[in-house]
Amino acid sequence: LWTLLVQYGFRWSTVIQLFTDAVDLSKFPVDRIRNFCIIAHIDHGKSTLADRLLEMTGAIAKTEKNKQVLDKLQVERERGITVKAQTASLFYNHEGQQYLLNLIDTPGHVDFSYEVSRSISACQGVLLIVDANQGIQAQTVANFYLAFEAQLTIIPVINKIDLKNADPERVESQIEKVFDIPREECIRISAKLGTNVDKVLQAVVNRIPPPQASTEDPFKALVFDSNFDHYRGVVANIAVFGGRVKKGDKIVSAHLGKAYEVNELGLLRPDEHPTQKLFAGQVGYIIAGMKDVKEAQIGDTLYLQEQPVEALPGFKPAKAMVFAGMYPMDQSEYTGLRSAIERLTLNDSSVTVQRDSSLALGAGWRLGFLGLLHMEVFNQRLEQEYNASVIVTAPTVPYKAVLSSAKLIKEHGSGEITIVNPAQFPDRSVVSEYLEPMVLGTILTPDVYTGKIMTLCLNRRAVQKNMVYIDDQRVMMKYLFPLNEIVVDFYDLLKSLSSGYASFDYENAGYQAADLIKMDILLNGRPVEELTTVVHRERAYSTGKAMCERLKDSIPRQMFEIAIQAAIGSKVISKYTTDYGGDITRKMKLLKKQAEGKKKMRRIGNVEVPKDAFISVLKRKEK
Ligand SMILES: Nc1nc2c(ncn2[C@@H]2O[C@H](COP(=O)(O)OP(=O)(O)OP(=O)(O)O)[C@@H](O)[C@H]2O)c(=O)[nH]1
Repeated sequence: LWTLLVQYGFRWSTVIQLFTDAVDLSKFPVDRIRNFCIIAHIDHGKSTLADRLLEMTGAIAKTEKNKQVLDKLQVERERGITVKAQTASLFYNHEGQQYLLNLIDTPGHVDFSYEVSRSISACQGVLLIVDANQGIQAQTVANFYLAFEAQLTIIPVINKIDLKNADPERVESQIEKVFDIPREECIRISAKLGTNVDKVLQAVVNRIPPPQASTEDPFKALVFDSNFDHYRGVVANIAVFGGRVKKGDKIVSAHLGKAYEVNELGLLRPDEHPTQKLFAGQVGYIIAGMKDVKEAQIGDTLYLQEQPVEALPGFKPAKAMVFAGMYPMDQSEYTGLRSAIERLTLNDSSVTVQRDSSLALGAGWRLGFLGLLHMEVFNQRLEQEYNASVIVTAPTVPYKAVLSSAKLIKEHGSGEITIVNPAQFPDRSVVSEYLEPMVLGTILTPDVYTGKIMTLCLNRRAVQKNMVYIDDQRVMMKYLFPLNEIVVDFYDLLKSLSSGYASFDYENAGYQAADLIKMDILLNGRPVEELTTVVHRERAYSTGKAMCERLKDSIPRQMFEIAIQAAIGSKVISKYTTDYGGDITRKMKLLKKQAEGKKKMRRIGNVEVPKDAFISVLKRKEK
């Protein structure tokens, strides 16, 4: 019968639409609404649990195809990670009563913790998932504190109990010790097999309080996410904190004070299901002719034009922590790349974009990202979704300089400047102090690796702040790191020296004075702007040497000797010389090859450098 139904066009979405329409949402009491999100360390099973919850409440059919329904982006499915939080409203029957459960899926990676905090602000409770085998990890701790500080109800869920090495007892002890949550409150599940997932739904209804919202109040909604759609403009995800809103209403965004007419609104199940109205306590989407995600800023408040209200406390805007230059492979692709970057940033307001240009790479941009993964994901999306080929320069962190020159202070209108491009690093003679961004890192590891990890941290100029055992074999350490020291390769090294067992997360910890210097790389005496880096004085020699060595390996032999130097000001700290190409046949071959590859070459002085050399030299994480 089922096969027949499917064959004759039976569609879950039709049934759901009929159901959504049948439920009179205006009469849906707020005390039967629950808003919650799922938070966890990466790979502990959020998306799998979300899929099960959607299936059990009939929002999606049980098929293989529906795996990770909430992970919509191609890069998410490929990498198996969640980047952008997605939302779904579920109808759940509990003890004869209909409940509306709004589930907000969140990403697990450290770069995207900003998305976690915005999801949290729309919820009253969280499911804190912990892998029954791996136990508490660094992001479990970070996510717990986000929820705890927001005073949400926390339901600990121990997942993957079907695994052979699952040890839920031990994980419960960790949860008691680290989070002070009684072990009896933990729910042991297998999201994969569906074991005890019904208990999770019951706990959502029984333990999480309904939102404090009344339909009698004036309309007031929090924008907690927004997307750009080419045809319809901005689609904002909102949590309604009071009153109601309907199609045709005139609404105002508190941040910009601009008015808009509501064109469409509805629930997310997880696809959009238009409804007539949205009411206090509900979570859904709204389209109101906004043309740019900046018009629907995350954390903004929406209200009715005729009933202004006080704005909800907003979010701290996401701060870019990693900057890199992006350039087209060829200047003729500049316009295409510009529009691809524009379109992609329409959907990701956390990326900052500034125009930039460089002698060697031409016109391009300097982009700011939340972290390295964020940057990699952005780059991958540019290539996959927009077919753009780009050159990305070395990532750098935002340094600061306290200026001592009155002339410069006047020029900048401030005594302190932020530098996101090493080429613009001001000279020591006009600066009284340089500052570098710091982060507080949390590392969780089996205790056998603590020695090696402590050495790694010391080599990264980190200062230990704390170290505790969370059970008889696992240690939690806190370190204060310069961001620059962890941005590129720290995580990979930590993983490899702990055979993959250690986990790491960090939060911003302000700025600290540091002895920084600008290092130039010279080719036959001419500085190569893209290779200019800011380094700690202690590190200058080793970094300069490594960069020169890599550059030497990347430049093809040319008909003359090339001097490759690393220099601080006028002082050369490292020097290499390439051989020149030998006999005449070699010369001919080389010229031919160079003619073919001409387009991919950059001329610096009289030296031809392959474009990709810039990138390989800058990639510090190799080897
Ligand atoms: N054995 C077993 N595997 C599971 C279970 N739940 C999830 N997994 C597997 O664990 C892996 C990670 O699951 P996801 O649901 O993608 O994890 P996630 O937390 O959403 O990951 P991010 O979104 O990247 O943070 C997948 O290979 C799942 O199949 C479970 O209950 N048992």
